[in-house]
Amino acid sequence: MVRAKICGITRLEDALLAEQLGAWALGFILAPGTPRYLEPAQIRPISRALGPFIVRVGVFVDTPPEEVLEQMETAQLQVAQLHGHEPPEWAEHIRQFYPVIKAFKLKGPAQPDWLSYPADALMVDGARPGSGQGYPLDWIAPLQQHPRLIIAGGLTPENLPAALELAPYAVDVSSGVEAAPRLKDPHKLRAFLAQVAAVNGTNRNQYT
Ligand SMILES: O=C(O)c1ccccc1N[C@@H]1O[C@H](COP(=O)(O)O)[C@@H](O)[C@H]1O
Repeated sequence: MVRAKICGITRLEDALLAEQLGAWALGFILAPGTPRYLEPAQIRPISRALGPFIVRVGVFVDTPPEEVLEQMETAQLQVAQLHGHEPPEWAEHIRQFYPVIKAFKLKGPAQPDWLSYPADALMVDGARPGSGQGYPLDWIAPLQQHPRLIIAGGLTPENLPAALELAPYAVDVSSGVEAAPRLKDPHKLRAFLAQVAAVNGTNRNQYT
């Protein structure tokens, strides 16, 4: 089973469409100064409009743990994704309240010691998160044994099959399913999520 997370959601209509098309999780960017940033109070109504069986993820970059917890509560999110250089102690603190995904940016092959980071899932991303920049998939090999490895970074409906062949816990996409910065493209979303459903032999899409 490979799950799909659609990240960088900024609009209610995109969130609802991704849910209808079978996404397992949606990501909201809480890193100020980045293109898809939303304030916690802007995320809250989107989160509340979603059904009970889709996971709401907050993406943070070097935000101190107490602020993460406060923003998660305001935005009504369920999983914290740490996308900066957060020390393990920060993740341990946040994990007392929420599951944590720790993202690592690949500028070369993944480092085996990342396996010991205290997180509920690990994510590998490109060097510039949210930019569509990818990396050679064999750079992931040192982490392949992790039971919950999420592949992100430069994924598109076109190159997704190569990532799915690695049978990760999940795949994660942001710019690769956009029509323009901050706006998801329904056709790309459909094409991406249909491939994940096909590899699982399931169909979570409510409308097909
Ligand atoms: O998407 C962003 O703007 C972003 C900002 C800050 C930290 C992480 C961000 N996005 C993460 O990067 C992956 C990959 O993005 P892409 O598909 O290559 O555009 C995205 O899924 C988020 O988890």
